[in-house]
Amino acid sequence: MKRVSLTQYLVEEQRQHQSINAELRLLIEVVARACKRISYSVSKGALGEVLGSADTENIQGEVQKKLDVISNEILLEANEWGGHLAAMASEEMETIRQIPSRYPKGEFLLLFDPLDGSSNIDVNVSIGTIFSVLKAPEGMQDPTEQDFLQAGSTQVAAGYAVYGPQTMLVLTTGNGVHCFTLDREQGSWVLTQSDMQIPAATKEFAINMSNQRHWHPPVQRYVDELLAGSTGPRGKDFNMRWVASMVADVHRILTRGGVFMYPADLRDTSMPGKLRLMYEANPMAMIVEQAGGAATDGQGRILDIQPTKLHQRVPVFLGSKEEVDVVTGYHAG
Ligand SMILES: O=P(O)(O)OC[C@H]1O[C@](O)(COP(=O)(O)O)[C@@H](O)[C@@H]1O
Ligand SMILES: [Mg+2]
Ligand SMILES: [Mg+2]
Repeated sequence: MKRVSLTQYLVEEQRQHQSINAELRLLIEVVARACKRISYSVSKGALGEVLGSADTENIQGEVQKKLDVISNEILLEANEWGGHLAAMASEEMETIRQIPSRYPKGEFLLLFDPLDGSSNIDVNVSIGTIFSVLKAPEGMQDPTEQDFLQAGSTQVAAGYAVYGPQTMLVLTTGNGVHCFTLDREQGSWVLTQSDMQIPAATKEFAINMSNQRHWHPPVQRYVDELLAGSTGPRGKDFNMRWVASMVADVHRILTRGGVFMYPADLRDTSMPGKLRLMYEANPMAMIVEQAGGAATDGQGRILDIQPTKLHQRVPVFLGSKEEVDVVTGYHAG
């Protein structure tokens, strides 16, 4: 089998398909290298003293794990001197990070969830990193938070790394979704699946059922019908999976289909859902759409949402198109 590395793939994208320029290609390589370093830290576990709490709180009011902090630092440090970025934003930081004046600036904005699935770190279950790339406004010297508030449809690239039994990098630059597996002996990312496609129909759903009593009526109705299986209105049995790491749940859906939901609920209306638009929902929505699936907030396309805050939360329904259409349709009444 001819092995295609991430570098070769990106060079081809630049030369043949012109879906990226040289600067974006190099930026993606830097992010991929940082993910490799995070993967090595993750795999050391207790041996690297990376497990457990960092005893600090992030801007979301969540207690940070050591690996949340380590992964954030790795991504910041790897990207600040590369010359491809105008600024960065992270789920773990209150506001944006400017590129220090001693380094050259580039034309892109990078946003990331450095470590997704934090509750799974200490129990050795798959976790990941999610990233999104936007264009900085032309001629921008020091971008502001406002410059990051662009709809997801303007993303020029999005991806995630999943640190599971294998470490994989899933990437889109707007020309399909491609999966690379980390070859630890060679230290390189190798293309292992091109053009991932999510089947339109599925019999598998993912939701945190423990929140059921708090859901709004459209989600209650939809999940009740799935649970009723072949004896209910859907006329078929559904299986359920919930890893509690969005990267792992989305990766399963990209591999074999399914619908993933993290709805808003009745508890705190100022916090619609748990997932963050800029670091989780937008990059995953771009990937899912590029793979032929759908992603909505129950009302409309996630990628069409005009963000109002950097750390904005959003309800998420994504995956196999037929199911996302059904649950979104129930919200319309
Ligand atoms: O605790 P719950 O309700 O199962 O939530 C799980 C969800 O929360 C998240 O872990 C949030 O991400 P972080 O770990 O980056 O905060 C998602 O990956 C996952 O889908
Ligand atoms: Mg996350
Ligand atoms: Mg996180």
